[in-house]
Amino acid sequence: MSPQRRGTLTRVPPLNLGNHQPRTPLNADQAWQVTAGRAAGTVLFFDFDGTLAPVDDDPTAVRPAPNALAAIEALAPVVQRIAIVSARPVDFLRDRLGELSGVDLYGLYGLEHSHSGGETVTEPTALPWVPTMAELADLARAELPPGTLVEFKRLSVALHWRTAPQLGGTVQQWGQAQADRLGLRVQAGRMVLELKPPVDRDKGMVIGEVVQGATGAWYFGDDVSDIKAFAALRARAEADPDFFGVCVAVANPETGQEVANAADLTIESPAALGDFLTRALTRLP
Ligand SMILES: O=P(O)(O)OC[C@H]1O[C@H](O[C@H]2O[C@H](CO)[C@@H](O)[C@H](O)[C@H]2O)[C@H](O)[C@@H](O)[C@@H]1O
Repeated sequence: MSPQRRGTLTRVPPLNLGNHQPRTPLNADQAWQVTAGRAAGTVLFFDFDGTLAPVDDDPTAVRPAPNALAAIEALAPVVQRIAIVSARPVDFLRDRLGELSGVDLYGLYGLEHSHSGGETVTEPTALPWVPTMAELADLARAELPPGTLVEFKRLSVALHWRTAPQLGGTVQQWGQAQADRLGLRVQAGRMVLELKPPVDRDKGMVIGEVVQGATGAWYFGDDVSDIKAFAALRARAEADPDFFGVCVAVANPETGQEVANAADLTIESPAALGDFLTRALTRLP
């Protein structure tokens, strides 16, 4: 079915209702209405870059859209949990989001987490990879052409070419060769290739664990790594007809059709997401 325009939302019906097919496809208002009936059992998941925070050439310069941050703060006491699930380290997320009570942070694709302002816990099997990652970051800085931006994140290295798009092929080739040499995993992103330890942890696994005790969840993401999170919500709904899951893509031409196609709804920007959440607040108890 072709998407229908609805304000800043594109509706891609039907929403995921477990085994219950809706008579007519739900729109966003109706989805929030269903959520209102189970707000205390609902988890809201947010990716960070490109979803809560607009993209910037400089990965260190980004800040969440103020209206999205304010809405999250207001939503936290209303729903069961809010969780940020990001490729960024937990410390970075904490710095950008502040100490929000009732908000859990999952960093580095779940290799790190912090519950509601608590200490940061790192996946123990990943820790032996810290020296390898540090050496890899040094090597990348020495070998990759000027214009590549190397971001060292303790347990992963992100190789960026946003400010030098012509280097994309070279950087990806170099990154894949290093991953093969060192036995690392690669994760593609928006003008970035990330190298990670060979530890089984991704956004889908995080979501699969957190939603076990929930009766509903929304996931907001913009990148190919978020597709695994969408899939985890759908798997939960398939296993439990009463679970209500909604996948929302913060989509634009750069994020590509793959992410938008995997979602139930699309929103055009982090600021539009802030407006969407602010409106949702008026519909929740
Ligand atoms: O899981 P996320 O929170 O979405 O993190 C994904 C990557 O986000 C960052 O890179 C992206 O945003 C940068 C700042 O806007 C932009 O310059 C870059 O082109 C994007 O790919 C972050 O720097 C990466 O480490 C994350 O993997």
